[in-house]
Amino acid sequence: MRASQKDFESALSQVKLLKDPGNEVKLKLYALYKQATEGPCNTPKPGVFDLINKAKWDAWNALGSLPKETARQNYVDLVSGLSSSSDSSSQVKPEADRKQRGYETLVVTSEDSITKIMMNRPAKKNAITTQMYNEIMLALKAASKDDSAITVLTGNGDYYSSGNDLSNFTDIPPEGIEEKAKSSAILLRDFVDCFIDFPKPLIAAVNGPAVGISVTILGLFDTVYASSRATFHTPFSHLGQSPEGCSSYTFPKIMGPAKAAEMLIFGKKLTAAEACAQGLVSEVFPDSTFQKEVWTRLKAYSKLPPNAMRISKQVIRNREKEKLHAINAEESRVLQERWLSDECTNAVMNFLTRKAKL
Ligand SMILES: CCCCCC/C=C/C(=O)SCCNC(=O)CCNC(=O)[C@H](O)C(C)(C)COP(=O)(O)OP(=O)(O)OC[C@H]1O[C@@H](n2cnc3c(N)ncnc32)[C@H](O)[C@@H]1OP(=O)(O)O
Repeated sequence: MRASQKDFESALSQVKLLKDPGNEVKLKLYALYKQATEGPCNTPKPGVFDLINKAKWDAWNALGSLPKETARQNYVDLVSGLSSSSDSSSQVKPEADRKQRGYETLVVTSEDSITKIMMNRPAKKNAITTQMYNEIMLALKAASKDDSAITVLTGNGDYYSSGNDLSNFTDIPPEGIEEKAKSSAILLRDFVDCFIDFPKPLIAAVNGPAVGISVTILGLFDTVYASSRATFHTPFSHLGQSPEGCSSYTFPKIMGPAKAAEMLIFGKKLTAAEACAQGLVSEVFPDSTFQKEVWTRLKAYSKLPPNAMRISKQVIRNREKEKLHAINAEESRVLQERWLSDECTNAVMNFLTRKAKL
């Protein structure tokens, strides 16, 4: 439901009656107000010593191109959450306060300095549609600018993700299949670039089986936690395809060329314990306590000084960035050709006509 101008005005009056919500919330309110009334940040950045105005400018600018209506809605939700929490002694923030709207294939929440991006197509095993690729890119861009310290990608339901949604290949434009392969290669490249460039600690909470591109990009994460139920499967040869997500470089580096070849060429499926032994996964937690243990750990990490974490990540990753971008471009170029091959077309058709599963 969209907030009307009347709801917004009533929230503006209500906010004056609230007890001081603290600087962080005041900044959020300021930024949402500016975005709702003036649109994206349109003033020059204040000087480095103008601390208060710079903090306000940063908060507004971090909202990027968030539409005015969404900002208005978020403002109303935030004020309503603040009113109800000052009415009751409950410390639990209402769901509407935490949830970021505007995504159809994801649930994105920010709380305790953690932005959580949850893939949300559980009935389809979180297969990644074109829309989901685009939404994940948007969510990562927003998370890179928000006030969270760390960002987590996870899946809703029993799967982490079954990888590329194979029906992406059925949506052929009038220009033909070559054009489809070309636009898919551009999308793939842009998607992987977002992970290469992500500036904050990025954690994968792999809640269940992971397939294809959801596995290959793990080499670009800073930490990977897995449920004991998770498996890691990159069946590219079975699908007439070839590795992406920079895995042709990160996997041999992480696990050695022989183990990487078993996964990337022969499609060997790893258990969580095997993936951990080979360095792809940082730690495995029993499935029954996975959520509790992972989120307790992440809440503790999110309290560390954010700038120090960001800078440590830069020191660890920056010298590889250029190389990773070149590898991503090359893998995308090779895949563009693979997608036009009979091997690939037959494999996709077999899945879509229910003749084959992995
Ligand atoms: C822009 C393009 C960039 C491309 C980048 C390159 C990326 C490459 C890859 O990611 S390769 C990996 C592709 N993934 C697969 O090949 C997995 C295919 N899925 C399966 O084999 C199985 O569904 C399974 C093993 C993941 C799960 O099997 P099961 O537990 O028996 O469940 P269902 O098969 O009944 O699945 C439920 C429901 O989800 C649909 N679905 C699952 N995965 C995908 C998928 N990857 N693409 C499309 N649809 C998927 C499945 O069809 C069922 O749908 P239904 O209920 O029948 O409508």
